[in-house]
Amino acid sequence: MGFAVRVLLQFVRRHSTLEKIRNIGIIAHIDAGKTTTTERMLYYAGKTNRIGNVDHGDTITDFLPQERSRGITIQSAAISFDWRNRGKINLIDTPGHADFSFEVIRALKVLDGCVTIFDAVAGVEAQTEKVWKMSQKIPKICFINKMDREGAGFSRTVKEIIMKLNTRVALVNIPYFSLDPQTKEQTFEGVIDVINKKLIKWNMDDPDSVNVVDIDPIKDSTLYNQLFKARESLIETLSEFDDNLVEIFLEDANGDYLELSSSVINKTLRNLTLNNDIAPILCGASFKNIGVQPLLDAVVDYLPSPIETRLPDINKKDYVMKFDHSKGLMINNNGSMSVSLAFKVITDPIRGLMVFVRVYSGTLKNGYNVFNTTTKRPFKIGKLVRMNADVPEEINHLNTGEIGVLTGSSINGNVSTGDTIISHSIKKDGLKSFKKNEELTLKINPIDVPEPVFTVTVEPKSLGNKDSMEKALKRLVIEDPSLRVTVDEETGQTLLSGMGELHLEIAGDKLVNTLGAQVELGKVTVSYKEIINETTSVEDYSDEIGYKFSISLEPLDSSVNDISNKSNNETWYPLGSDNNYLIMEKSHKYDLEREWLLQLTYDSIVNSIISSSIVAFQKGGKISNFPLHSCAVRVNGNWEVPLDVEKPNEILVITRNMITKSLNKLATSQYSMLQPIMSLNVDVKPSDMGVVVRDLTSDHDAVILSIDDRDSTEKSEDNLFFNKIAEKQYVPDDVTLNLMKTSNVNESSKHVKAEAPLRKMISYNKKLRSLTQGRGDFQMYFEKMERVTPDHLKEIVDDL
Ligand SMILES: Nc1nc2c(ncn2[C@@H]2O[C@H](COP(=O)(O)OP(=O)(O)OP(=O)(O)O)[C@@H](O)[C@H]2O)c(=O)[nH]1
Repeated sequence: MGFAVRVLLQFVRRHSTLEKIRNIGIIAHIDAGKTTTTERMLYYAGKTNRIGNVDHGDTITDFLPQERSRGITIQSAAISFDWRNRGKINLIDTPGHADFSFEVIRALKVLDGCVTIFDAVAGVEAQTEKVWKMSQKIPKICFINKMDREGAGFSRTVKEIIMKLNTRVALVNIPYFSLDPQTKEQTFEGVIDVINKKLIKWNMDDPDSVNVVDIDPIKDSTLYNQLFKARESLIETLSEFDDNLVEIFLEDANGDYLELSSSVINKTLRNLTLNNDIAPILCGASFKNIGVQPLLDAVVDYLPSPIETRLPDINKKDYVMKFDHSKGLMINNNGSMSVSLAFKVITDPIRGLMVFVRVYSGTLKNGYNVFNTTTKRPFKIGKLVRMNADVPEEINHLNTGEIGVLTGSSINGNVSTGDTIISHSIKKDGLKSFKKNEELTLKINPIDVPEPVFTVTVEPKSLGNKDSMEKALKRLVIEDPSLRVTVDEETGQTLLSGMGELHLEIAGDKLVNTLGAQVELGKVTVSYKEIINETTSVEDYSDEIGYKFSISLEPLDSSVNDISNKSNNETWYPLGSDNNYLIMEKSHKYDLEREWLLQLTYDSIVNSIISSSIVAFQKGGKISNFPLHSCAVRVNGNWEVPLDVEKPNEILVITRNMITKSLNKLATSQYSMLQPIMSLNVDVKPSDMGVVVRDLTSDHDAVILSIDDRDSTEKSEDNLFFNKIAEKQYVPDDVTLNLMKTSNVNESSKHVKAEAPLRKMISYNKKLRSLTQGRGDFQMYFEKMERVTPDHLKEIVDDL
């Protein structure tokens, strides 16, 4: 074979492989059926030959002992599989419980598309609304699952999707029920494929049997009618966005909704999904093995490949990024630079540390020297693997757009979640060709870590266990950065903070049972914070060595969302995640002209002030030593550092003392305590509503914001557009739902939205269960930090 032919073949192979890759996530509210659906996907893709069941604790993706015993997903699991030679799918099954939201956040960072799962009985639930918002820029497919359950409402859920999630939709398939003429019972058995005009039926006793049949316009007139109306509605919706489709419809299909070819519909629907204009909807019952194969087809048909996805968010604003059909993403026109993001770290009992990475550009190769631009340290890749279902497959390289895992001892201590890894795609030691201040400082902007709101004390069982406790805690935080470990300077106690009670309970379980730490955990308490009420006077410092600083502290009223467009005369740097900032006023002395005279770079001086500010703020305020929140350290531009200083140690000490001194000068009355306020979403049966609402307002200091029927969606001005869209959207009758209503079995639930202080919500789960005989459900999210009123302050301080 000639050289030119070989090059051409390589190009074609690479191009088609890239186009086939789908990096997708499964997202939804707890219990919607994410893990069950993933398990079926693996089975139908031929990756497993038995179907695991979450209720038996033997699924592939829920492999942690805590996941298997509790039947819930705690950490997201990434697996790869091929779908009928059409797509190479890298899938991340994410947890649905709000306490593990960080797992969803970090998965979304590296995903190109999502499958959102809905429980057909529960409809659009609170956590689904949250993750939908979090994944706003990511193309999504909807799968209405659990269609086999009593009270399943496909059409009701479609309307809720439009109105609550404010999205346009396209029905790719609609449910098919078979009617028992004797009992009049409707059984969900399959779907009507609206695009290919077929009826697809599954046999519940045999997961491998699928029957695809034509729909006879005479014999199956009801189904045929539904197919016609669904196709008409689909084509009308697509036509609103695509004039070209209208032309083809009128000219090639003679204006006949059933004649327009499925390939034309699919092409338009793909473009509109990639553009986030429309979310395709499919339905099924994963537990009964119904509807999963069409869902996998839809993943390939409508979700983006790595060359059709959004560009990563990087720190080099001047670097041009573009997609090349054969090379994938090109950053700064550099075809030999490989850029990857570490998005997850786990410790496997057999394989040790495993770091999940997404390769954004170039190729990551086994045995190559790489550079971690976050830690600024090089290391060597020991072993690369791809997770094939739960079996790791050793590979030599990971191409652009792929997701894989780094393992082996060389990664220990060298990579954490959120780190960017740079390497040369072709030369093993090619790092030398990258410039120290250019490519080797390139970072994919970090993953946002949410603020922890609950805290628990962790004590070693005996003094001899202290070292192993610290090691285990370190491991825990490496795997889950939404946990935070701090030491109370006053008491010397080690504190573990997390997103919720369940989060801390699982972390404690892991510490003791997986990491073997001999520790005891205390009572769960709220993570309070303190804020200063007024700006301090300016603290000046100067000495004979040549250091000079002027520093003041100021409270920040609300959360600072965007620091990029602050005044030109100052630069804002975040100090950890408590809405604290360092403000460096513009220095006339330390401009570029002068900077070369300094031994220390401007960046390292700023980094030292950041470190000292974080330490000083962690020591806490005067009310009860709680860490400071929403405070800024302002450094006057008139500072000086001796030109010959090479290490920043003195800057650290001087600035930390200055901040501490400023804080100490304030009286206790000049501090306020902040407490977390949570937003609550409570679902209850109408008969339980009175008692639940009374209890919330009297015992939990809750403010009720709204009470809605499941069936009625809020009709605010903003929603008028989507309400009209929902009205216009064709949906078939919800046959089982209508039956349920006449027999009055289904008591449609009420949805209560409220806000309450977190300190009043500890153990609310148990309380709600006892008030509602286990029928109530609730989710709680951090909303804001709020000043504690003086009358409550005493109550809280006395309770500490
Ligand atoms: N009837 C019925 N039950 C289902 C279906 N799919 C899932 N389930 C059940 O719903 C429960 C939750 O399923 P999971 O797959 O664990 O749900 P999940 O969304 O992964 O849950 P988390 O990961 O914990 O958020 C289990 O008891 C499943 O057996 C379905 O199609 N029909």
